[in-house]
Parts: sequence; structure tokens; C-alpha cells
Amino acid sequence: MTPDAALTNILSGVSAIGSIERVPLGEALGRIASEDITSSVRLPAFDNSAMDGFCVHADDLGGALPFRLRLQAELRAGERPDTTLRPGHAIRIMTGAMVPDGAAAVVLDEGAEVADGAVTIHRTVTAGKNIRRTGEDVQLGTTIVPAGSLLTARHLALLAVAGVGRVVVRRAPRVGVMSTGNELLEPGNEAGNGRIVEINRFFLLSMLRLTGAVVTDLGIVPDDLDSLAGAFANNRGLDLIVTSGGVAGSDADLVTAAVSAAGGNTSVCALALRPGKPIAFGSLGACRTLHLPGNPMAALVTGFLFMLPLVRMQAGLDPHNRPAIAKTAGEFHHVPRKTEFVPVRIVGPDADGIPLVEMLGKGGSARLLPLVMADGLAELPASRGSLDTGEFVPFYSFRQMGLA
Ligand SMILES: Nc1nc2c(c(=O)[nH]1)N[C@H]1C(S)=C(S)[C@@H](COP(=O)(O)OP(=O)(O)OC[C@H]3O[C@@H](n4cnc5c(N)ncnc54)[C@H](O)[C@@H]3O)O[C@H]1N2
Ligand code: MOO
Repeated sequence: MTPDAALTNILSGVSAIGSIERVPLGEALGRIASEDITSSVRLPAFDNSAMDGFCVHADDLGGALPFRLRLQAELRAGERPDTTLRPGHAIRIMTGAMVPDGAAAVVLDEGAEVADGAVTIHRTVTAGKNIRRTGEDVQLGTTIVPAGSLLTARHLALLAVAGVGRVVVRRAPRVGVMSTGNELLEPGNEAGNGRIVEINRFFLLSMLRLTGAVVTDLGIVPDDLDSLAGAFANNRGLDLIVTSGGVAGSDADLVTAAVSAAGGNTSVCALALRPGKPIAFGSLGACRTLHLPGNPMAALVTGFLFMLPLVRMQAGLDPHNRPAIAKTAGEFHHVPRKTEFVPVRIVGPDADGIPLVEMLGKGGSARLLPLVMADGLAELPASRGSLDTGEFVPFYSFRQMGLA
């Protein structure tokens, strides 16, 4: 099965979580607005100066240069004007200060000279210049954040300025991550005698942080049916359980049997993908399950290809991973008929600014050193063999995977 077909199957029937909650702005970063948010204020809230300079009356703007005006007052940001600008006068004004009644424009400091309580204008401007008008940015009732938006610092900044204190957001998906295998030890333990320190949760938990999911670390579960089935049954209240290991189909690979024993069902796929051939997915009541292969590179690639889109779909976001375009800095050896993901390092931009990538440490789905040297993964298509130097290749940065 192709990775694309597997993704379609995995996402089939998955919908965004329906429940909503109201949270204060300070807790809304990374959440998804569940309804359009409209502004109940106008922005700017008052006419204000875009520059440091002098407010000039409409009667004076067109005067023959240079012309002199009497200084009437001075206005700083945060002050409320208590006078109206009179013809023949100027009011000194700072950037962001409220523009007084009677002012037609603001002449820049650089075009004026102050002496003896008067200002000489050397460079005038047209009416309306350098004044930020009430509501020119946002009108009453303007939709400032559309439903479905992922709330970033940019959205929160606008909401704060618009006086919005709480927002209605979708409930974040609750995702559990479990590593399976008798050989696995928690980090910090001494490996040996066939046992290894487990690492897949480092990758999967870090990737999930990108999605805003509420993540539960379900730890390491040994390869025995009762322990695995118990772990699934105890966590069926989650929206998704992701496992790694135990899916290749040997006698020791019990993950899918354990989902069945807990009352769920699964489908197993053999993918035309390297690394990441064996995967499975299923459900346990309302809880989805996704079962990734144990080899670390395979868990990483399938976590990116399938776990992230699935969680984004549950969160109410666009599920798809979008590659950037890179160019090969050398030949990329590749056997056709399987999509292959290889660690690559950016070695520089080409003459058009497109990143040039060099392949690192190909061919070992258990090899870790290339991951530390690389900037991301290149995707070599199943439809063709090796790539020559200077060919375009889809590139996924570790940053977009949550692994930078
Ligand atoms: N006869 C076959 N053998 C294998 C096949 C196959 O199709 N037929 N597929 C190979 C491929 S490809 C992969 S990938 C692995 C996937 O196997 P499992 O998902 O069952 O994974 P395990 O056997 O449990 O582990 C494989 C490997 O990865 C290490 N591992 C597991 N979990 C972790 C972890 N959390 N952190 C670090 N390392 C982990 C485990 O010790 C094994 O070395 O199967 C191949 N075999
Ligand atoms: O999923 Mo396996 O990598 O192809 O080692």
C-alpha cells in the first residue's frame, strides 16, 4: 500500500473534536478558535499621529514655503487634547498621541524648525497625511479571527488590543504515547544483555507538541498480551493512543492482538515505504489507535506521515504535511517502487536561493547519528530510481516535524 493510500484510510471517518471550552487569552496560545471572533471596538480607537511632528490646520497647509505658525501646545502619547487647533497655530505632537480637533495633517519634525515659541515649516504635506484614522485598521463587527484559526501570538495580540479577554476554543485532542518491548529501558538505566534505552517517545512526544494536543506518556509496556490489553483498556478515554514496536507480525508482536483483546479492532498495512513498512491503525470505542514500527527512524517517519495528520484532523486543523522544495547536492541513490525518506543536510542555497541538500547516512532505520547531523528529511518518490545532482526533491525540515 502507498503511504498516501494508508493516510487516506487512517484519516477516514476522523472528525474534529466537537467539544468547546472558554479559556482566558493567556491560555489560548496554540488552541483553535471554534467560532468567528468579531471586534466590538474600532482600531485605532482614536485618530492619532503616525509621526513626531506638528499638527497643522487645513487653512495653513497650502501656505507658501516657508511659513511660520505659533506654537499652541504639545501633545504626548497617552494625553487627551484639551484644545482645538486654531488657524495660524501648530501643536507639537508625538507618535501615537491623539490628534486634536482642527488638525488636518501632521508635518514631520524634519520639515520644521522651532524658535521663540513659533515653528517655521519648510516642508508641508497634503490634508490627512501622517494621521492614523479611527477604524482604518479594524471596523466595528470586523471578523478579526475566523473560526478554525490556530491561535498564534499574532492572533492573541490582535484579540488583546480589541479588548477580548476570553476565547471559545476547541477541546485539544488527548493523546497517549506508549513504547512496547521487553528489551526497552527508561532513559537513565544501564543498557546491556540485550536491553536498550528506549527513545521513540522522545520523537513522538516532541512532534505532538506542534499540534497543541494534551499528551499523556503511557510509558513502556512489555510484550505480553495482558499488560498490553490492560494498557489499552485503561486509556480508552483518550482520543488517540499511539504505540511503537510490536507490529511486524512475529510471535512477539502482540500490539494489534492486544487492541482486539481490549475490545477494539485494527487494520494492518505493509507500506511501500522505507523506513516504516509495517504499521497498523484501529479504534477502541471512540479512541483511535495508531501503531508505528519500533525501529527509531521508522517510528519517526511514520509519526510524521501518519500521527501528525491524524492529530491535526482531530484538532480541527488542515491535516496535511507540506514539503518545501530542495535540490540535490549530489547523486541520491534510490531503488524505485518504495517511497523513501532520507536524512539530509542543507549545504547552501543555489543561485536562485533554493536549498541544496546532501544525503546523510542512508539505509539504516535504526541508525541515529545521521539524525543529529541532518536538517530534515528528503522524500524520494516510488515512481523512479536514483536522483542526479541538481534535481528537485521534496524536503521536510525537522522544525516542521517538531524535532528541531
Ligand atoms: N520477518 C520480518 N521481520 C521484520 C519485518 C518484516 O516485515 N518481516 N519488518 C522489519 C521492519 S521494516 C521494521 S521497522 C521492524 C518493525 O518491527 P516492530 O514494529 O515489530 O518493532 P520491534 O520488533 O518491537 O522493534 C524493532 C526494533 O526497534 C527497536 N525498538 C523498538 N521500540 C523502540 C523504542 N521505543 N526505542 C528504541 N528502539 C526501539 C527494537 O529494539 C528493535 O531493534 O521489524 C523488522 N523486522
Ligand atoms: O519500517 Mo522498517 O524501517 O522499514 O526498518
